Amino acid sequence: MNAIEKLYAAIAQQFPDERITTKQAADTVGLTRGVTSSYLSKLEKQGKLLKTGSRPVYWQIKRDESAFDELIGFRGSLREDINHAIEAIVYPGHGLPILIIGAHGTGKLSLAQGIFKEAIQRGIFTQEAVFKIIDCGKYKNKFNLLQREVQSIGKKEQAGFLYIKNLQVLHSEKQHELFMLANQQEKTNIRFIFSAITDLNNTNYIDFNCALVQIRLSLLNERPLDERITFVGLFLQRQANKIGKDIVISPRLLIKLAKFTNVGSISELNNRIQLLCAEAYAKAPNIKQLVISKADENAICITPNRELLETRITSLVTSALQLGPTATNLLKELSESLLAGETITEQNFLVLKVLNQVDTTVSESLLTALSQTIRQSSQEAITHQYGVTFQDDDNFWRYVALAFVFASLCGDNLPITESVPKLQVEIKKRYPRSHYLFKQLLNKIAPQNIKSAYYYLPFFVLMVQCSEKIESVHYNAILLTHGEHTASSIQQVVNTLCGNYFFEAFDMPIDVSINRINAYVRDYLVDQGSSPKGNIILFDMGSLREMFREIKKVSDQELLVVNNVTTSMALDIGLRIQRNELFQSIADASQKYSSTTDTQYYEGLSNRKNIIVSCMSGVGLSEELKKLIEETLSLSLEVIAIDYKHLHALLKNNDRQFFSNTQLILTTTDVSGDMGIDIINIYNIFDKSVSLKLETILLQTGETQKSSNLLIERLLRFLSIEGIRGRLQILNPDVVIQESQDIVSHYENFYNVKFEPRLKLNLYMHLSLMIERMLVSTTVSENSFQEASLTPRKKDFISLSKGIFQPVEQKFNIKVQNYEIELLYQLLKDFIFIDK
Ligand SMILES: Nc1ncnc2c1ncn2[C@@H]1O[C@H](COP(=O)(O)OP(=O)(O)OP(=O)(O)O)[C@@H](O)[C@H]1O
Repeated sequence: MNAIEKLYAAIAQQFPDERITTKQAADTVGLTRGVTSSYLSKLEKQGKLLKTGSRPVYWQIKRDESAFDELIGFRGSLREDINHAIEAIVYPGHGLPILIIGAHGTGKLSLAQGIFKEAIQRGIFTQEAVFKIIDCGKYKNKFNLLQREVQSIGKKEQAGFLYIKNLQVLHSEKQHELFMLANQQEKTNIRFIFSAITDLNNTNYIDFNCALVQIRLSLLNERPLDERITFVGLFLQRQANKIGKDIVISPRLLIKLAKFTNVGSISELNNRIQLLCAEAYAKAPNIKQLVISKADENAICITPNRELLETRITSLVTSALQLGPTATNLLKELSESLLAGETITEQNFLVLKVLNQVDTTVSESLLTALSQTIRQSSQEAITHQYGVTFQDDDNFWRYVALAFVFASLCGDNLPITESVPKLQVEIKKRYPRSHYLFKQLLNKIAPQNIKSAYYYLPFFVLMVQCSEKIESVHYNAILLTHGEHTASSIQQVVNTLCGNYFFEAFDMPIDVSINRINAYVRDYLVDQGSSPKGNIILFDMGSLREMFREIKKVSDQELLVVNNVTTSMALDIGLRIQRNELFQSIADASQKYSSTTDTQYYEGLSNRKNIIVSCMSGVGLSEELKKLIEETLSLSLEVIAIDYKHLHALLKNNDRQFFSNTQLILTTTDVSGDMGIDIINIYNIFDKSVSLKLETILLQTGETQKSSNLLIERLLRFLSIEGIRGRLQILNPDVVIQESQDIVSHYENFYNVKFEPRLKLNLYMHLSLMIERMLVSTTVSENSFQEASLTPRKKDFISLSKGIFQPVEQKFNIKVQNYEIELLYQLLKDFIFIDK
């Protein structure tokens, strides 16, 4: 992509519908104004941008034109109707017949012609296609003739549209017959558009065996004022063209014409304007200009044969409504109020004041329909997922709708100024969570305008009563689970039960990567702004540590991650957030949910000073040691019992940072570690030097001399034969210890070595506990040694061990698992192969 294409892409993405100045374009891509200006001109020459105005010049993305763009209201009151029409045009087969209902002169024919042109534009018909009109009014008592006429058009090898108007004059059964003829549409190349002035009796088309798209046009006086002003402008232009003179009119008269409340027909408005012009013309036929109102310094001059460009109409509307100053002033006042830290009630008041000024310009029926749509959309986009409810008051929703109408009036007619985007930033800063919810609504009802700041004016009206509650939540809580609806349904239950927005949820595809998850979380956190108290993430499965580490990279706030999430767990956290509990207390509570749930809220193994205990002879032994240490030392030290294999993995896969609070590792074998953590084999405390070392470490961690002495004393006892005795629960200690001694002496004999007393003690302990463990173990280890990877020494050791264990296996009816032999090998290898 070269620089010019990049500029185009940036404008297309950020300002798809808006007009912007050269400076705004330059700021978007970070180029100088001069360079940007030359790029913009090139884009205009390529036909990609539309240039309007002078000082300042405005630029806008050129859209593919649609045949409907010529209709006034194509983006406003006719938008829905046009969408229906397009559905009928593009429907596979031969499209669908259409019925347009609307009072006299409300644009039925104009819309039908628009449909015809659009069908050509879309390549459905060629330029040779026909548009035939049949007026039922001319065939009142000659239905057969009418029928024949319609049939003959269908039979001719013609393609195009047949517009059958004034259907209401026919008897209902005749109407029905005509509808049936529309079935020809499927077989011929003729498409049908019916029109009627009044509603037809429903039964006429209820059993019509082909779908009929119905479009209902509203009266002129029910359409938005800006559209009505545009109609006046259009008709004045037509008159100026006709008589070849400038027409001069004051804005006040122009608005007055547009505001005629009793004119429902567009044709009638046209007639009135024509009469006004005729009157003025008759008064002064020789004057160059046709002045149709008293001289006014702001008078608008309409020049003949100058196409009524959209921008001229726009300026007509804005000047007539005083939209520019009103909106600018409102934005300024809102900014000031936000900066001054005033409440949302004040800001709402400022918006309502302006809405009351424009209220009369909006048609009530449109407003009612719009307010229902917005109410429904708010329910779907906010209440349903986020549990936030709104007032059940028609007047409230009417104002919300009015605010949206004002927003679209400003968005359509005012160029965006530099101060405008600031409003959104300020709202986000002040009301981050409410802003987030409001954006969900905008995404639903006006996604194309999500960047237009005018569309944030309704924010204050909608959120006035609930923002305080929404902003009282100080944590970002996120649910991340696999599956299509899992996270969102937990979210819905919890937010709804708590009646507030606590959780955002992300339903993730099964094969989602950690990078994608990160992107969800990162985007969300950025969108939320920084939360003062921390982030809480509940997810279903995956590595806790990986999740913690990755998310920590995205935000340096306090972070709690919890896995194996359930609804009740999320609810408990929701309630704690609601009570504004401290982060630490939520984290503590989350550790007690269930044995299958893990949590992490600090980096590394623990956020407290700790001692790790890990025994090769099983986690049971580690747990006992843990208990012993806990009972002896002060509470400030955390004792963590870890499975021996797990410790190995931790030491291998983590850095010093992970063990930053670890003061000491106690094991029952010699473990090497180059991480700078003291690792003591507890059997070595029989050595004076090692027990002194232990004592020093304990004193350094803040333990008293007394408790450290006591610990060493208790450990020694724990590790003695008596200690082993006390620890066997099922088997007779005398028998088992004897067996263990026999096994050890077998190894000594075979390898011709003499083990030191403490290694022997360690082995007695290990073997005795192992025999008992094998006896109670219900699982049978499946893993077998991978022969190929075994060294000859290990192979020999394994086969020797199997022989040594045979008598014990028979005696106790157990099977010593390969894993246990492996452990024993690790324990002994440094003592039996000493010669090499
Ligand atoms: N959306 C529109 N934009 C611009 N001009 C329009 C629009 N709708 C109607 N007009 C103009 O209003 C006048 C009346 O429109 P049209 O003839 O289409 O109405 P109609 O409902 O078919 O009328 P009738 O019921 O009398 O047959 C025409 O001059 C037409 O050009």
